[in-house]
Amino acid sequence: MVPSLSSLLLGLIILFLGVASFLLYFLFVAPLYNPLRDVPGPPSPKLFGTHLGYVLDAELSAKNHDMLVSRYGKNIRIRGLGPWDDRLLTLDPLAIAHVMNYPTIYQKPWQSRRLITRLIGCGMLAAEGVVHKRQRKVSNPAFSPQNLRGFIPLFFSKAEELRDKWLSLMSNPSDGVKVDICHWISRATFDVNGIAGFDYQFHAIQDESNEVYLAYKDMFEIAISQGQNLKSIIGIYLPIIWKLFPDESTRIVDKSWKTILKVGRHLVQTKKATIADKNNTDRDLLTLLLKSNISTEIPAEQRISDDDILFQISTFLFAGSDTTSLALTWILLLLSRPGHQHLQNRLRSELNTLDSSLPPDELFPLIDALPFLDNVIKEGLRVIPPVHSSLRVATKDDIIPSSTPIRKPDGSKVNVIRVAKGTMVHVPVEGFALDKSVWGEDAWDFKPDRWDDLPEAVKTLPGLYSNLLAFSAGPRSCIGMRFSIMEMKIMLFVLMRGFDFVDPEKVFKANVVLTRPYVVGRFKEGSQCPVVVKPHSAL
Ligand code: HEM
Repeated sequence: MVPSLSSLLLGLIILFLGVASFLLYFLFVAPLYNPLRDVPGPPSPKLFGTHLGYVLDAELSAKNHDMLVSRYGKNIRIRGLGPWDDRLLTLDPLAIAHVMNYPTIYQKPWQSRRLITRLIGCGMLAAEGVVHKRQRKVSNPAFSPQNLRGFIPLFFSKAEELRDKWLSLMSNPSDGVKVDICHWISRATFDVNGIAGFDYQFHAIQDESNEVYLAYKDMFEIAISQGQNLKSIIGIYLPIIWKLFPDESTRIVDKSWKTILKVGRHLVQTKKATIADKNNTDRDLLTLLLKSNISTEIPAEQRISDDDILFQISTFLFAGSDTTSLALTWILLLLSRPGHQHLQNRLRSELNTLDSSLPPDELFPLIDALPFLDNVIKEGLRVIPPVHSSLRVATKDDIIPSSTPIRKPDGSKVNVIRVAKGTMVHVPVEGFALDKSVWGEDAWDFKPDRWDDLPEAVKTLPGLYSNLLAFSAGPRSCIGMRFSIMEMKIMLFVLMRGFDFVDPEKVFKANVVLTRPYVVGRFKEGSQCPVVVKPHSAL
C-alpha cells in the first residue's frame, strides 16, 4: 500500500521532532546535569566554540595555563568540541596520579586509538585492556637494562656517523654549515630504531632512498596531517569512507604497508630461523619479542601473532623516533640560543673530562654519571616536552581526588571531582612542568642548575622520569624511556664535543601531534630548525 501524502508528512514531522528533541536535550539539557559543572572554568564560548586551541597552542599554552590556574585553581572545566563535551583540565598532582594510575577507568579515547590503528596497527600505543597488558608483558624483556646495554655501541656509531656527515657538508670548516638539526637528527634516530628495532639498515643518515624508510616516513607524514582536514575527521567516525572513497592518504597507507609487510614478514621468518639456534645473541627488539613470545613464561593464549609483532616494531618506530629526535633538537636549540652559550660551553667542558677513546661499554657509565649533562636533559624535557599533553576518557562514573580545594558554584569547597562516564580529561604535560606555583617564578626559563636544588613541592609530583610527565606516568607510561635517555646522552656527548651550535634561526613551537619547531613566518615549509654547526677546536 502506498502511504498517503499526509501520513508521509506526519512521519517526517515526527522524525523532525524526534531529532530536534534529541538535539535540544543533548545540547542544552544534558550539560545541566553534568557533574563537571561543579568545577570552575572559563565562560563557555558560543554554542560550538571551544577552549581547545587556547590550551593546545604550544606557543601560548604556558601563559594560558598560568592564567587559568590563577583564576580557577588547578582543576578547570574547559569546553571541548561543544556543549556536550565539557572536559576536565587538571594540573593537580593527586588528580593526575589518579587518572594515570587507573588505566582501566581512564583509557585513551577511541578516536585517537582509531587514528593510530589505521596507520600502524593496534600496537601498544593504541591497544587497551587485556590486549595492551599482553603486548606490554611480551615487550618488557626487550627493554630490560641488560638488553639496553647491548645498544650502546649502536648509539655511539650512529652519533659518530651523523657527526662525520655534518663535517662532510662543510666546504670551509671554519665557517661551519647551517643544518636543519631537526631533520638530520630524525634521520639518525630512525637509523638507530631500524637497527635496534628489527636489525634493519635504513642508512638514512647517508641518503633517504631506502624503500622501508620511505614507507614509514610517508605514513608518519599522514599521521601528522590527520585531523587537519574534514575528511580525516569524518573518517574517524565513519572509517568506511576510506574504503568507499579512497584518496591519496589511503593509497599511501596501503602502499606503505605493502612494503613494510613484504620486508617485515621476510625478516620475521629469517629471525625465527636464527633464534632456533641456542647460541644466537642478536639483541634487536624483533628477536627479543619473538623469543619472549615463545618463552614458557608467556601462556600460549597470551602469545601474539607475527603481524602483531610487526605492529609492535612499527609502534616503536612511530613512538620512539620523532620523540627522541625532537627532544634532542629542542635541547640543542635551547643551548644554541644567545644567552645560553655559557651553558653549552659548560656542558662541553664536562663532556671533555672523559676519555672518548674508552670502549663504548666502559665510556657510557661515565657519561651517564655526568651531573650537568643529566640536568641539561631533564631541563630540556621539562621546558619543551615533545609530547605536549595527553588525553584520557572516563569509561565509567568516577570520583577523582584533588590535593587542592575546588570552589563549587554555591561557594562551598570540596576536595573531589565527580566525573561522568564519557568525560574527557586533559593532562597538560607541558603546563604541569611549567607551573610557577610549583617550580617557582623562573619556571619558564631554561635553567639546568635548578635540578640541584628543587623546590620541595616538585619532589612529590607524579611522573616516570624525574617528577616530570614527559614520559607520562603509571602503567601506560613510556616503555622506551631508558632507551631514549641513553641515546640522547650519547648523541649529546658526540655532537657537543664535535661542534659549537650557534646562530639558530628564529623558530616557534607548534603542537602538530608532537611539539615541533617551525621557522617564524615559514610554517608552510614544514617543521625545521636551522642552526649553524661549527667544528669545535677540541675535535
Ligand atoms: C624523548 C623520547 C620520548 C618521549 C618524550 C616519549 C614520551 C612518551 C609518552 C608521553 C608516552 C605516553 C603516551 C600517552 O599517554 O598517550 C609514551 C608511550 C610510549 N612510548 Fe615513548 N617517548 C619517547 C621515546 C620512546 C622510545 C625510544 C620508544 C621505543 C623504542 C618509545 C615507545 C613508547 C611506547 C611503545 C609507548 C606506549 C606505552 C604503553 O601504552 O604501554 N618511546 N612515550
